[in-house]
Amino acid sequence: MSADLAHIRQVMAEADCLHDEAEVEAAIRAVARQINQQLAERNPVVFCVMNGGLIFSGKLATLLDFPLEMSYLHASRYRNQTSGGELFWKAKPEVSFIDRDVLIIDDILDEGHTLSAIIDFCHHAGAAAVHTAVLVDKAHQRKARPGMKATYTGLVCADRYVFGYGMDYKGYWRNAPGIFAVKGL
Ligand SMILES: O=P(O)(O)OC[C@H]1O[C@H](OP(=O)(O)OP(=O)(O)O)[C@H](O)[C@@H]1O
Ligand code: HPA
Repeated sequence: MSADLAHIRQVMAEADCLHDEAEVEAAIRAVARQINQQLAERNPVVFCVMNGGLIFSGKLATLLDFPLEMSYLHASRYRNQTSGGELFWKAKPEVSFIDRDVLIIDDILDEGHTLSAIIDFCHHAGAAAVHTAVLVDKAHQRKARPGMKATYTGLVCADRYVFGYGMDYKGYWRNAPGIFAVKGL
């Protein structure tokens, strides 16, 4: 095993579980119930924000009980680091937004720069309304827009560097079955 992979395993071994699998799954079901109530008649086009949004999008999508068009976009600010930089578009959406309700699904609202830029992009691309769903909202006062919230939030987590359920630590552990905080971060 490479030294880096040993470190990655060590991070999991020492991590604090902030929200276990049962709690996260219940949060996803609660978000799905709200979306089913509020968006079923609006024919939203759904975008998964890669890579982090992958697991939440997949789990959420199967709980939505109306016909969905799904696609993805890929914007990254962290690029496998633990602090964010410039937003970098790796893949812009290809489906037309014009006069559509758009639902953006991502793993985490941290400082919110990523979601803000994506929301602005959707409005400029002609969306009729932009809805957002995040699995986790990190509790702190450093949001890009003060008081910023997603339309739908699964869980509020502590102001620590977290991984699991789509969120990575240095590119790893998106598959961790819970929301874990890195020891010391
Ligand atoms: O609220 P912010 O401070 O902008 O951070 C949140 C964003 O950061 C992560 O993406 P990242 O850039 O790490 O790319 P990834 O999804 O490929 O991990 C995460 O998936 C969100 O999209
Ligand atoms: O705490 C985090 N963990 C993983 N990815 C992230 N992207 C922004 N914040 C985080």
